[in-house]
Amino acid sequence: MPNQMTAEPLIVCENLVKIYKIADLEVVALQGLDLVVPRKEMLAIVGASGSGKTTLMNILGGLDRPSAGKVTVDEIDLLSLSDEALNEYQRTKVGFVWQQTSRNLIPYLTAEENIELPMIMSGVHNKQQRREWAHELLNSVGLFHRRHHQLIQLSGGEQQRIAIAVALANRPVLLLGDEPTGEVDSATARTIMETFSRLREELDLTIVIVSHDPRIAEQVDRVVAIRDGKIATETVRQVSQLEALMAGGASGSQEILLPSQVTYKEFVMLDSAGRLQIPKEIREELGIGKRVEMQIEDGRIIIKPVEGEGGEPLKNLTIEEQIAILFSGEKVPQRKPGSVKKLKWLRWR
Ligand SMILES: Nc1ncnc2c1ncn2[C@@H]1O[C@H](COP(=O)(O)OP(=O)(O)OP(=O)(O)O)[C@@H](O)[C@H]1O
Repeated sequence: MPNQMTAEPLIVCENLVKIYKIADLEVVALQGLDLVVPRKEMLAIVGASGSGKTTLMNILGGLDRPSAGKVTVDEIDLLSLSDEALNEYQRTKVGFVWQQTSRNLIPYLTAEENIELPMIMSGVHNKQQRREWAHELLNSVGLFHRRHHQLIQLSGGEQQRIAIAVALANRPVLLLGDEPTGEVDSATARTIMETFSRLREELDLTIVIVSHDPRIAEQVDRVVAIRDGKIATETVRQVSQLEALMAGGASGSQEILLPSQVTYKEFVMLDSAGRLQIPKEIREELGIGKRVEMQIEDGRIIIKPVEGEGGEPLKNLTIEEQIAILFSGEKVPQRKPGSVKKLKWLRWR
């Protein structure tokens, strides 16, 4: 698991803005998004419908261009690329796995032919070279024995594993998955995520996955939640180094970790200007309007509603319960049952 603060970044987004214009209407899909993804990280992006996840993925994949800001992938500045160079970037640097298998695979070709197709389109003319790499990828996704099968002869999970191999045909550095486990059951979803994880190690890949599935946090290094076109919170998976080494030998293999060796830490994100988003449900619960009072007390930042400015806070909360401690390294004070849950990223929907 790469260290987010010190590892070399593959993706850097700074103050990324995307505005869609339809006639006189403007939709701001990304509103100054900041994100750094270290090489070899497996990252999940979550967020409510319309929060900007697909927009971000399309920009990272070179399928769309931002309106403003900065985005570099593998030190390539995507904003400065010509259309032709952006096409080349799409073909060689990025692999996509979509939720609908029909978007990933051509039904009348075999698994092996599907994997060879992107290589043909990228000008790999040597058939033996293509076939060898296709077979290597089929082995990596555990489906070599299915190489002569067509789409309809494969299960949904198998189709997605072939789709992963197709996405890797041109040896990209970045693999993007838009709900790749969205149409399969939870056991199959786990197999697909294990395939991603193994390939990340084998091929030094960086993997970014959009998901609606809360269980994904167990299988990635970090989950970032997008709210209104910005990163609002992130949850980092932390593995006890000592225990991991004891369990997994020198490699500290993640596959044999016990749940007690893994913890999750949630952070609220500040943007590059130091701005902090207070989620709508917390603003409503505490009766926060346009302004707040901010105090520093015992190493904590306390944010208080200004009386009379945000409407009535929810009834039956004591004054202590109306204080939201949003980042302090300290425990959130006792709240009424159900209220604490609202601070958790699991309520992103
Ligand atoms: N091509 C487009 N033209 C106009 N508006 C768009 C376009 N694509 C997205 N939007 C708008 O931009 C915002 C973000 O959309 P986006 O598809 O990125 O959200 P999302 O988080 O991926 O949602 P979902 O989970 O439903 O796929 C939404 O308000 C959406 O309506």
